[in-house]
Amino acid sequence: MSQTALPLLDLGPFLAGEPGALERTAAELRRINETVGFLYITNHGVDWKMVEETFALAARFHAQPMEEKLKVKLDDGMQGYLPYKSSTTRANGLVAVRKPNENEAFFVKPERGPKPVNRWPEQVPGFAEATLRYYAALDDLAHRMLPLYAVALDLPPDYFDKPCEDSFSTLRLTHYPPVEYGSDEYGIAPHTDSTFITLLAQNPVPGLQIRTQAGEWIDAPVIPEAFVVNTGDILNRWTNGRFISTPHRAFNTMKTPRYAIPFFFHPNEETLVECLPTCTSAENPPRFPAQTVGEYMAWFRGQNYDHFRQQPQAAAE
Ligand SMILES: O=C(O)CCC(=O)C(=O)O
Ligand SMILES: [Fe+2]
Repeated sequence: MSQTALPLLDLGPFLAGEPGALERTAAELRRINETVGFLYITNHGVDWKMVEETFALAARFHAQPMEEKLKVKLDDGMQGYLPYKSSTTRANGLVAVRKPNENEAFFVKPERGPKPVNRWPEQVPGFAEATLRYYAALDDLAHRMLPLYAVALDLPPDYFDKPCEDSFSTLRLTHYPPVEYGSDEYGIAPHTDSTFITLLAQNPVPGLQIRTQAGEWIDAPVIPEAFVVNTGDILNRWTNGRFISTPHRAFNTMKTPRYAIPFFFHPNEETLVECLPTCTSAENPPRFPAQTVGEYMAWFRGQNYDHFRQQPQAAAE
């Protein structure tokens, strides 16, 4: 598979409501998800200035003194600062990963209720407003794409709307410093995402690699102003494995810092992920037990994030 084999999907006609575009784009999306599980979307309607602003804020946040970052350390939840090397990609089903990821991150969740959810840095002006604005834009885009996924799976266009209502997705601002990687060390180790889909704005600093169905690791080319969209494990399970959740990993092999700002889109935590009616038959029984999104996420976090683990890391390995 060559580097250019990663498919591009133009969302323009569909988002503009052109007749026939939903069916045409969905058919293409189905083909891609059944064979690759990763694609680039263009003409997605997200203002790229907002993307650049979010990359800049990721850099500003991580450039702060450690003392400032630790003031907003995530403790019992998934919002705030995840210090360097405090996640290990155990829940990957791919390779035995024993070393922590060479990155640090900041997690943003939506603010919907009267009680604040996020932990905001005080020394980065405009951080909360801008990251929540970016969150809202990507949440909107993900919701607008749901009819494509439904039609791709021969379901009514609004099939995923209710299950994804009030979804509690995550924006992650990751910093991969330039380091020398030893054996079995990664910026982020091989994994599949836990999501329905992930929207990953293209970073001018390369470093993302994707494992093809043939088992070969390829560089994801940087396509300006495009998002990489990948199917995550929740959609993979929902479709009985029909939509591929593609393994990927990242490194920073440049001399400059690298940032990534993935938006992890999840259905509502209460949603029961149970094999879709169009993805099973007498010869193809459901392969995964029915589980709510919340149950699945709890398992995933317990595997990967040290602060969720009951046992000391060494004892668990
Ligand atoms: O850094 C990247 O390009 C990808 C990050 C990623 O795969 C993740 O955070 O799940
Ligand atoms: Fe990922």
